[in-house]
Amino acid sequence: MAEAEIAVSGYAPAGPEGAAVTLPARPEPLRLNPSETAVIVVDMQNAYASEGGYLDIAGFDISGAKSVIANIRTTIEAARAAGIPVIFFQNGWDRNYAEAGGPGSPNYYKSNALKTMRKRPELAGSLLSKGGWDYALVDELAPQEGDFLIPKIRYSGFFNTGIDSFLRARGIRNLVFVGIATNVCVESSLRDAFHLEYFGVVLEDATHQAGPPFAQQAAIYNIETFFGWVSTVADFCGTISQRPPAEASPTDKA
Ligand SMILES: NC(=O)N/C=C\C(=O)O
Repeated sequence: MAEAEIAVSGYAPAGPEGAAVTLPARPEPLRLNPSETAVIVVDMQNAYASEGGYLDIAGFDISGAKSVIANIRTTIEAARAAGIPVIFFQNGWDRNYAEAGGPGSPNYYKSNALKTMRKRPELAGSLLSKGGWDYALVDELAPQEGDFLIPKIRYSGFFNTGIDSFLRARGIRNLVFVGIATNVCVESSLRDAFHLEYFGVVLEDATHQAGPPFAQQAAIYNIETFFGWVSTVADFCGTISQRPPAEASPTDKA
């Protein structure tokens, strides 16, 4: 599909037409207005990206996480410089795990963090509990002044959080997703965003799967084919940094 068809069959960017940029992406370039765009950093916590964190302890290979951290840093620095909001999702539960759900919740059976703690009682209370090291965002990606933090208690950041109202109030229509894990919380959030009419793009080199490499490939395939677009850190940063400076509007204060 040609790039122009996206703007026509998708939505017409609000604001001055000159402010829109074209992001190289698959399956086709995506035209978007940076003032209607946010970067969503999904669950870059020790649990998912650090040795000794939940995924590592549960036996998932997180050896690729270091480069993902570096690529996310590059992404959010470029976003901040371009005035694009950076929103961090943070996954986990209260210290008593009430938010995790008990035996009446499928989460009780499917969460590998909860399962790992049941199997290894010496870990009880340590995985993904609010206030603990495992729950904390990795040091390299500490939120800065002007960033936003949205705690969540299930895989999707759109489920039982205020994110939808938050984005709508700011006129944000395009979401650039980075983080871990591509096939779980990134994909879950992007899918829910799709159903709420957001345009979701994942930067594939700023994501990492939980599971074998085919899990990454399948998630990227699903996103590219059914739910959104796939781009890279270099293309995103290059595109938003080339944006012409916004012209002062007549209503701008001196
Ligand atoms: N952040 C995630 O993608 N989480 C994946 C698994 C889990 O939280 O158990």
